[in-house]
Amino acid sequence: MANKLISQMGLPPSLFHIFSARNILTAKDALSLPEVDLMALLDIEIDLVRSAVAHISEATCPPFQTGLALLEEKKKSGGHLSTLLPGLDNALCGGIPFGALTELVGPSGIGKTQFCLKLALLAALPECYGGLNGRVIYIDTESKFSSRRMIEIGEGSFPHIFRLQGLAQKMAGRIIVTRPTSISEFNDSLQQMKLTLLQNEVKLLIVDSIAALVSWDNEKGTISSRQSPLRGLLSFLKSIAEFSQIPVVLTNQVRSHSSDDTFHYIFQGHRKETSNSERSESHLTAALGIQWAHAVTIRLIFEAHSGHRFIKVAKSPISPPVAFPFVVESSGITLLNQEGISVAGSEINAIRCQGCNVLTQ
Ligand SMILES: Nc1ncnc2c1ncn2[C@@H]1O[C@H](COP(=O)(O)OP(=O)(O)OP(=O)(O)O)[C@@H](O)[C@H]1O
Repeated sequence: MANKLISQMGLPPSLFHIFSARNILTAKDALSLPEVDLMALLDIEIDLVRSAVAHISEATCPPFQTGLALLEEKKKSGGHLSTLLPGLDNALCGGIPFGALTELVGPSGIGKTQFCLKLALLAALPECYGGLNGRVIYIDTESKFSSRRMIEIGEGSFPHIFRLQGLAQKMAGRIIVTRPTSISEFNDSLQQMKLTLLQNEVKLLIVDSIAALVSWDNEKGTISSRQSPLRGLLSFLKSIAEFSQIPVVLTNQVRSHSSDDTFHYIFQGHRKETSNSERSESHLTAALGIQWAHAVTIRLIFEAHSGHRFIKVAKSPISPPVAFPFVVESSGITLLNQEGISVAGSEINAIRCQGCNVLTQ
């Protein structure tokens, strides 16, 4: 930019000739001199110097956009997949954002898969019913996807629509379920995904769950950031979200860090013999660690305490942290209040599992 030629900036010819006669040829030559020096060197009025400097500065500036233009652009290219949970949609300014990674993290059995099944259904629903009328790629690493449960959620949420002949089958037919059994198989299917996304009008990608792919056996609860295959995976998933402008939703599990300093992964199935009170005291953290947490755009924590389950907006570029109590019913997840409860300080990232049976399964 600094070396941009003044001859290409559209200055009035008379003025340009004065600059070139004094060997001031580039933006850098003109802008690195004080106005008074320029006035003396060019032998012109200060007002003329100022307008020439303003002109050269403007022509040299990197292109910029106003906040308003960015907002308009976002409206055109972006968008949200409504969760049909009004409080949560409000907090997220419309729902799960297109073009970004949204992580659902929480203990086993809390309701992450139930949430994903509803999202899959919503993305597949015709637009006239508030859906995205698209296909869904559902990467089901734990074989937990259930068409029957998804249709049950559909019948409970949209009884009038699901009564229509064949609609339930049509919706289920739009969900492409893959079940990789290793991270390399998962990587292979991702490599083919960009093409599949384009060919199949995919409107949502779900990975349930990302943590289950990783073998923890020899890693004592931490993934080495250098060795982690998740690193490449993460940037690839991000690029898929951005390239296709679709929401990408990932579930992540939790591990407990108890007082004896050993880690335990909920999904591994090995249970330490601890009492209920010890369990509720243990500290839960997201299974995939801090690097992963930083990379996602939205993080929703599913947790249980005070006799309720909560969906907590723990990370969002546009929403303050807020938690919504919820229940899981035959129609899927329902919020118990739409206003939400503000959370602050260390509560924002805490993952609590008190008084629920999810850890004791
Ligand atoms: N038909 C149903 N009616 C009411 N509640 C249900 C129904 N099916 C499942 N649930 C609820 O959903 C919970 C299971 O949630 P889900 O399978 O989403 O857990 P998860 O968070 O995905 O767990 P994991 O990490 O182990 O995959 C059960 O505890 C139960 O409360």
